[in-house]
Amino acid sequence: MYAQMVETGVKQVKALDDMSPEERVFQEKIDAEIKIEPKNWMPDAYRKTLIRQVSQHAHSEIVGMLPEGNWVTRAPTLKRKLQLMAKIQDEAGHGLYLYSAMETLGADRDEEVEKLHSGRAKYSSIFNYPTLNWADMGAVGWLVDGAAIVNQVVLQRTSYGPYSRAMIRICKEESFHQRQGYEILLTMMRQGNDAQKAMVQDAINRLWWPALMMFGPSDADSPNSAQSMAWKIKRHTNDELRQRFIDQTVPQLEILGCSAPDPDLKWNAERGHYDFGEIQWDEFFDVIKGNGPCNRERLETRRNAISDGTWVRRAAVAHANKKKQRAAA
Ligand SMILES: CC(C)(COP(=O)(O)OP(=O)(O)OC[C@H]1O[C@@H](n2cnc3c(N)ncnc32)[C@H](O)[C@@H]1OP(=O)(O)O)[C@@H](O)C(=O)NCCC(=O)NCCSC(=O)Cc1ccccc1
Repeated sequence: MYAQMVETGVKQVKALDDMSPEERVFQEKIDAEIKIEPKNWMPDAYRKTLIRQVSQHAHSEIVGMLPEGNWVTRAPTLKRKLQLMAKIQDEAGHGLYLYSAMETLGADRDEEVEKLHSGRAKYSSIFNYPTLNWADMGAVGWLVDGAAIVNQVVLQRTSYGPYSRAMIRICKEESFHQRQGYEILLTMMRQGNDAQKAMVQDAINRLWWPALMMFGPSDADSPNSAQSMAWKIKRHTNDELRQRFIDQTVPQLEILGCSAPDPDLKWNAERGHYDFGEIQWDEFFDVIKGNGPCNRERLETRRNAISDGTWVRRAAVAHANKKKQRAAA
């Protein structure tokens, strides 16, 4: 039983013997794989951890629309444009779905969005990198959605019911995103000219390491992992999922005929996994502190979207009120 193991990660996890009777019943439910539902008793810290994770996840989906939104007007064909718009709309849906899951924990959506806009809330580091060429749309789908899926497939079994159910639907859509991204890159590599092939390699060179950073700091530096694993909010550690992603992505990289910007990437038959080079953690922590290449631009775009849309929301409310008055007359 995980809770009895008392992980010695960065934060200490409470042993079963030190828990209040309520906490003990709660932990036993978790250990028996019974989902926690909104009206069930839960420790404050469990609620807080989930609000933190689910809100960050929702913000990531919403901010994650921006690097791709940059390419809607420049997609090379009508088919590509429709696919890209469908993908971006899916991400908006995921964000709204996740904000709803977060509200079931008692969090206020406006307050959490305000934390994002004022730079107090985190969202995935990956979306602070620019998307510079059309191949980036393929690489985002393949690598970024690919990494998101590896993380989210296991979250389908997370202990909080509304979050786990949201993940089931979201994962189905992310699989489509991943495949359409890979297909963009395959088309460019198999039918493209030398310049287009070079664009694919350039996109991979820029997005490879940031995609690996999506899984979060290494386990030794992940303050939340031990407790989140004990509560089964997280089902695998950051490093386990990063390794899983690399192992499944390298064969796809080889099919593309491209390489990763990592001279240390090689199959280790003894471990049964790929070895890989050192991640630049300074860069990761700098990006999550707000100093990535696009952090300021992303937040400004979100703030402007809210202020520019004020008149639409007011008009919608006025229209709804008018309809209500007519119906009552
Ligand atoms: C694994 C982790 C991300 C982090 O583990 P935890 O146990 O929570 O934390 P840990 O102790 O390991 O870290 C210490 C601190 O570092 C923060 N931090 C860590 N990593 C990152 C990071 N990469 N970026 C920024 N911050 C990060 C972390 O919050 C914590 O900060 P705090 O203590 O709050 O100040 C977890 O929250 C999770 O699974 N979330 C759900 C999945 C999710 O959110 N997916 C989003 C992508 S969805 C997507 O891409 C779909 C899409 C595709 C294409 C286009 C558009 C959309």
